[in-house]
Amino acid sequence: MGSEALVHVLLVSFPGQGHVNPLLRLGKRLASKGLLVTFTTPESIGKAMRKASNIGEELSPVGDGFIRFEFFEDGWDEDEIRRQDLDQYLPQLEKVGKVLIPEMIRRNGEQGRPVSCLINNPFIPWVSDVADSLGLPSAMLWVQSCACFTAYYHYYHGLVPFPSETAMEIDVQLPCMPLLKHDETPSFLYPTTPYPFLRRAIMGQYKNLDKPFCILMDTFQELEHENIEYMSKISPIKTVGPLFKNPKAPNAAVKGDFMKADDCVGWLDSKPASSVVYVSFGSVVYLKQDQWDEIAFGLLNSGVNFLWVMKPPHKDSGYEVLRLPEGFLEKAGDKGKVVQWSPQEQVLAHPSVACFVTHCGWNSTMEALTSGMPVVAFPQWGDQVTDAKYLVDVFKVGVRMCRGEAENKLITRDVVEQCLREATCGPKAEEMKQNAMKWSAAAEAAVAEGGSSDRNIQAFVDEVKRRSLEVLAASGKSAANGVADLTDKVAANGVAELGEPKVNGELKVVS
Ligand SMILES: O=c1ccn([C@@H]2O[C@H](COP(=O)(O)OP(=O)(O)O)[C@@H](O)[C@H]2O)c(=O)[nH]1
Ligand SMILES: O=C(O[C@@H]1O[C@H](CO)[C@@H](O)[C@H](O)[C@H]1O)c1ccc(O)c(O)c1
Repeated sequence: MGSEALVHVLLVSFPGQGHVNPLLRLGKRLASKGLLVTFTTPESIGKAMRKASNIGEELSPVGDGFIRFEFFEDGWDEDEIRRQDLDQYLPQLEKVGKVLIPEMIRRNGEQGRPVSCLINNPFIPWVSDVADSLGLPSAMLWVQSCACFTAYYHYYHGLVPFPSETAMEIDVQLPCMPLLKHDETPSFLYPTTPYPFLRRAIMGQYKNLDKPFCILMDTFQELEHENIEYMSKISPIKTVGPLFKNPKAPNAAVKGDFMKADDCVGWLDSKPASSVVYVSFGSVVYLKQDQWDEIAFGLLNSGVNFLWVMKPPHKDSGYEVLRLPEGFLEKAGDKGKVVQWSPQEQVLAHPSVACFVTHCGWNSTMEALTSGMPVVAFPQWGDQVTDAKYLVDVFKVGVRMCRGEAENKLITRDVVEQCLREATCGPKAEEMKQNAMKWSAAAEAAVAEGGSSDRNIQAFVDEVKRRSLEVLAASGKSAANGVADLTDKVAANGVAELGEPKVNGELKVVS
């Protein structure tokens, strides 16, 4: 790469695990294609990420580029409990972010790293306003399926009827999509949703949809072909998924976990091939104690090996701390392992794992499909209910265990046991595995050099570079003197001398 200047992109993330993961993965992809990427989210999460993951002050090389982190204060005390209430926290983030993100951009410019483009994920749509007000190009990473993007688009523009107070149980027909039953449409749109603030956040992004020059999506052409083609005529969509695969930098150490993963790979190694059921409901969903008990007994009664993620609730969340039934671990013996947080990517790729009982968050959905892993769908809310429909009826890699939180139905141990059997043995299990392997191969091809997602990401990088010249020209700088050439500045001893000195006067480069 020699003396070529690096273009600098700032990624601003909503502080949720299911949002940080795909945006950080995008950051690593962009870096691997030769950009300098700065990732930012509130310091409250930055603190957790630093503690759990391999990130710090350092500038990390990824492929042909680099990634670094800068966190911003959200203006609240460290132990402020209102962070757990998004109805209050989202407006607070907007208030402080609109001041602190421009300051961060100014500071980076002064330090020789002028920012050429901003990228955000939904729930913080005000980032597009910040970019606009500074005359900077912006893009948005949509972190759900194209099907959900289509649903929200048609809801926002009032193009088709959705469940409403007067007609709750209507089916919804969207272009290029299967007919959705009322409870298969994203549940934030139900008039009765307990999360109206998330509907407002997403609608805020649709209100701002003309601002980003590109809408990147963590899906791939072959997975949602017709839908993507249809929505591409309406919005500047580029599919770049599955983002968790990065063939140019497969071993990049940078990760964004909020909790240190428990060691369970050794335990998986000790189990026969395709013998373990992996159970995880992601980072936000908490089930009630009676449902937890039924799942526990379903696992025991089915006789399968299982790895179960039981994450502790945040101390201010108001959720009860779940307990395992009395004597559960003793009865399970070496057949079962319960952890607080798992290295999910590694777990899904492990040959001992037979299927994944999942809440169907979009990241888990993409990770399962890409790993060739059949699923048992246990959706709760939001996009999860739509993802479950697709996993079971469209992608044909799953059996359904429930229809969502709105159903308010206890799923009994017998149903749990029956679903586990269906997903792990017999002709249906075989068929789902074959379908999952087919999606896995298609996903690998999409991200491989020259594949649909790889071409899209390259086109995006080229466009960012082109626009960065315009931005620099407008600010009176040339690319040559306006952008730090990191490659030249990374000295032979692995220390980059960039901008303002940090604590010890160096920005270390880790590899
Ligand atoms: O024990 C766990 C549970 C989840 N995850 C990761 O956390 C993310 C969860 O995102 P998803 O969209 O599936 O669900 P959310 O947590 O946002 O509801 C995914 O990338 C998972 O791989 C993980 O690493 N370990
Ligand atoms: O929506 C929240 O998190 C998850 O985001 C994923 C990507 O959009 C999605 O696929 C998954 O289903 C969601 O669970 C979220 C909601 C509330 C909250 O407090 C969060 O921190 C995240």
